[in-house]
Amino acid sequence: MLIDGTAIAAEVRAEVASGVETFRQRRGRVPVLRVVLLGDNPASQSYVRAKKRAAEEVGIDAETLLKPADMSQSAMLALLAELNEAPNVDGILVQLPLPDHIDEGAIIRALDPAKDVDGFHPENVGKLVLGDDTLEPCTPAGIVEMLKRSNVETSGAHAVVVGRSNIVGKPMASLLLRRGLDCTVTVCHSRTRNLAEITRQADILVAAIGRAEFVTADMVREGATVIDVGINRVEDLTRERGYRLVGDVDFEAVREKAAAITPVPGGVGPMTIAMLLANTLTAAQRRTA
Ligand SMILES: Nc1nc(=O)c2c([nH]1)NC[C@@H]1CN(c3ccc(C(=O)N[C@@H](CCC(=O)O)C(=O)O)cc3)C=[N+]21
Repeated sequence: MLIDGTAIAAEVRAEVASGVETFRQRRGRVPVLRVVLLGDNPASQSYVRAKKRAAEEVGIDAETLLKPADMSQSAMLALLAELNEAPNVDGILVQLPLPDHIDEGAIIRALDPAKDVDGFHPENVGKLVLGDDTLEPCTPAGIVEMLKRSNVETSGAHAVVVGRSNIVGKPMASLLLRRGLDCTVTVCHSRTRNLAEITRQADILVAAIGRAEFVTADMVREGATVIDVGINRVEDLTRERGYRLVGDVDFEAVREKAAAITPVPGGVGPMTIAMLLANTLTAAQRRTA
């Protein structure tokens, strides 16, 4: 079975659109998202454009604040303070990665946790680990939606997460462990010994390594559910844009063994964007409650 992220994301976006409409009727305004992007990295610019377009389609007021790559950290903190104070701004997203002269942790800590639609602020991370209601990081939250809406059995399942980043691996592990999902969770990373031996035990395998086609068929158990978080650009001069996207999973070989698998593109990526919209609506509802 192919887990169609594009289709599930469209369902989520339709639900958000109806929530936005109800919000507008009750509050007399629409939810507001501000995206801060430093510099002109082409991949970042294309992600940010996709986010803005998706937000507008569900009725969210979205603006991108494009700033020069050499903006100082103090100027950035001042901008965030302004957005934190603005009564009608519900969600703030600072596009990562940031240039080297900026301390990412300091920027994330400066966000109002109530407006942190990425769910990266330490207060929101703490709540996530405790199992409290919070704004959940978009990529892992999107994966949970895909599993639920595809009726993948999670209770007691062995979930193996490969990758320990703060934006995917760690929050993914916390979510899968939570009451309601109830997975047995193993987190692997670049120093893990006998990686293939562990991934072969996975009922649910989440690949968030950041290396093209890293997960091969011999690493996957027959009948596993495979979630591919990777977005890797591989040179392909037969394509108009000069590259194609591949995941962290060798899709063609692994699909023969997996019971269910997410493609790239059209898998986790569109869900990440859909959950950003859902988080923006949630932030707006909670802030105005
Ligand atoms: N503060 C912050 N929050 C983020 O959520 C965040 C970020 N920074 N920095 C960069 C990463 C990357 N990311 C993606 C979202 C959607 C697709 C997506 O929809 N991809 C399409 C393909 C798009 C294409 O064709 O290039 C797909 O997989 O089908 C990809 C990547 C969000 N990120």
